[in-house]
Formats: sequence, C-alpha cells, structure tokens
Amino acid sequence: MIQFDNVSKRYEGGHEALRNVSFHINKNEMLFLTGHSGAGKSTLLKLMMMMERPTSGQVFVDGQNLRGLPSRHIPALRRNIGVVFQNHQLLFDRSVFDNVALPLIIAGYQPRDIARRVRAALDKVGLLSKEKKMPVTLSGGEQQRVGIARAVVNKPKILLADEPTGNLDPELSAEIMHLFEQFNQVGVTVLIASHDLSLIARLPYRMMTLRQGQVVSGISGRPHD
Ligand SMILES: Nc1ncnc2c1ncn2[C@@H]1O[C@H](COP(=O)(O)OP(=O)(O)OP(=O)(O)O)[C@@H](O)[C@H]1O
Repeated sequence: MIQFDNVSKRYEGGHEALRNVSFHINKNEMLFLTGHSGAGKSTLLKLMMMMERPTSGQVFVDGQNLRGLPSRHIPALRRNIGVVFQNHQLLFDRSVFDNVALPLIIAGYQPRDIARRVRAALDKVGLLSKEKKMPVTLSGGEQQRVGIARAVVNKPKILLADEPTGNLDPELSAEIMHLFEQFNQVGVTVLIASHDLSLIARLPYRMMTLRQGQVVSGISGRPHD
C-alpha cells in the first residue's frame, strides 16, 4: 500500500532529514513509526502526501509512483489519505459538525451527503451528541476524536497520524489507539508516528524506528500487495 525505495530527503539549507529509507507497508496493516525528535518522522509522512518531494528515491502510494504524479492529481491522492495531527488543528470558530464537514465541502459533496457522512463519522468516534458544540467546550480527548472524525469522513484508504496522543493522559491515549484499531479492522491502512513507547509496546503491531533519518529497526521492506 505504501512503499519507499531508497528515499532521501535533503531540505534547502542542506539538512538531510531522510537517508536511503526503504520499507513497505501492507494493505490493511497498522504500523507504528518511532524515533527521537528530528529523526524524520514528519518528513516521512509529508512525502506520502506530496507535501514534500524526495531528493532521490521513489515513493509509491496505493500503486501510484508519486514521482510521475502530475500536480493536478495531488488532491485525489490526498482524499485517499486521512491525516490526524497532535494539535488536531480544529477551527475554533466552527461547530464540531462544521469541522468534520470541511473535507467534504472542499471535495464538493451535496449538503445531504455531507450531513449523512459527518454523522456517520461522529458516531464512529462516539461524539454524535456533540455535533452542535464548539470545539473549545470539549475535552482534549474529545477534540482529538473530532480530528479523527474529520480525517476519516472521506473514507480514506490510508490514515496517517502524527503524535496523535501527544497531549493526552495514558487512559485517553489508549482510547485513541483503540479507535485507530477499529478503523484498521474495517480495512484502513494505519500509520502512527508516536513517541509513546510504553503504549506502543503493548500493542501487537510492527514498529519502524528512525534514527537521524535512517531506519534502524523494525521492518524490512518488500512488497506483498
Ligand atoms: N521545511 C524544512 N526545512 C528545513 N529543515 C527541515 C524542514 N522540516 C524539517 N526539517 C529538519 O529535518 C529534520 C527532520 O524533521 P522532522 O520534522 O521530519 O522530524 P520528526 O522526527 O518528525 O521530529 P519531531 O518528533 O520533533 O516532530 C529535522 O532536523 C528538522 O529540523
């Protein structure tokens, strides 16, 4: 589903954020990405969404080689990828419903379809009763779940999360991980970048570790799908 072949990324200014990174994530897999601050985790996620481009090497997402992908195809690529951030990046002057509806409005869905899909996504994260609330009135864990509902409302095949439990206590973090597992169980490929080793170690998924831009443990990458 996601494959990196010898990918390096050097930012302008000379910093090499990733060095010869190769791996493969299977369809329907759930996988953790760990590493020290600055190891290259966010860079790796950005390359999958074409928010950055590799300096060398190739990235494949859902069978597409991103190297040859014309810019006009980037929106379609991104619709296939839901993204969850640590600080959830909600709009605080809009209701929970409106926040979750945003990707659908951008994609040009009809209002009736939007309402149906937004409620289905809120139901999945257990927040159906809070659709009219403003984000500021919700707890940190609830805000993060709104961010997850927004990430899955388009029914993406891939879900990427960058430190999704960074600000949460252990109990809420475990709940958020359980939500990701539920999406994974219905066929979504899930990649979670996290520092939270105590939480990750208890869960039965592969883990890939980056150190100074290189893969140091976890997975070796050959395609299966
Ligand atoms: N736009 C950029 N321009 C220049 N250097 C960058 C840019 N983005 C990231 N870097 C550098 O690349 C390296 C990897 O950064 P990245 O954000 O991928 O690490 P990370 O593992 O996600 O770190 P953290 O856990 O702190 O978020 C860092 O040294 C960072 O300073």
